[in-house]
Amino acid sequence: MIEIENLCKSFTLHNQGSAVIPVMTGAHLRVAPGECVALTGASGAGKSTLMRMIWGNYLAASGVIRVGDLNVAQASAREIIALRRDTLGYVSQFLRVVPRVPTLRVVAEPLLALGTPEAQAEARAMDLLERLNIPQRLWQLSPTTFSGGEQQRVNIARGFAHPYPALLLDEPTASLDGANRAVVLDLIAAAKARGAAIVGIFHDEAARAQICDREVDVTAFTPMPAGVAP
Ligand SMILES: Nc1ncnc2c1ncn2[C@@H]1O[C@H](COP(=O)(O)OP(=O)(O)OP(=O)(O)O)[C@@H](O)[C@H]1O
Repeated sequence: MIEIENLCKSFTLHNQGSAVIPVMTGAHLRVAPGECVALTGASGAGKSTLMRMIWGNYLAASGVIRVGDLNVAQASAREIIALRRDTLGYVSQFLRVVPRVPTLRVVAEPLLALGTPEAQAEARAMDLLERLNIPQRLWQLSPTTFSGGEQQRVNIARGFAHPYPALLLDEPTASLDGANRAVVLDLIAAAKARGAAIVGIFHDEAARAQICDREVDVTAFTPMPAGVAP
């Protein structure tokens, strides 16, 4: 479902004399339907960069990033928007929403964008908010004023509203209490069971061990400085 072949990435620092910093070379990754793969490696190794390239935010220098039928590395903006609507979900660490949109709507939006009838989309949103212990009195308020943990749970509810065939998870259990952490792990297990291909960053080692089928250390894709043997 997600296939990465010979992917390379460098950053050009335009404000620093256009210095070119190579950050990834020859990256390979295959994630089958129903599989959850954890990206590991020390801070700065390139985990977030790889996730952002799969999501289509960072351009690849070369290589292939196939998500379903689309090569994200060569895709147009229109194709990436369609991919994000239909196929690829992303639970980022922080919630970014338009102010004044009620929480229930924020969670239902991915389903509404796909043409799901409003009552059905709201029912799914309510179910997720309830499972993630967001009190009902907050559902008609914008989540912009919610606590960090509440915002993270709204973000997770939104990310799991539509059964995307592929999912990117950035620290989905960070800063959650034990009960909510267990709910999130159940949601991930259910997504795997219905065949979602998942790539995630999990600093929570116990969560990683429980939910991930394998780990891929992105350090293997970090370019070696000149003169350093691999
Ligand atoms: N927008 C950017 N511009 C320039 N360099 C960047 C940019 N984003 C990332 N980098 C560089 O790419 C390398 C990989 O960073 P990345 O954030 O992917 O690492 P990470 O493994 O996710 O680290 P952490 O665990 O600390 O989040 C780092 O050297 C970083 O400085």
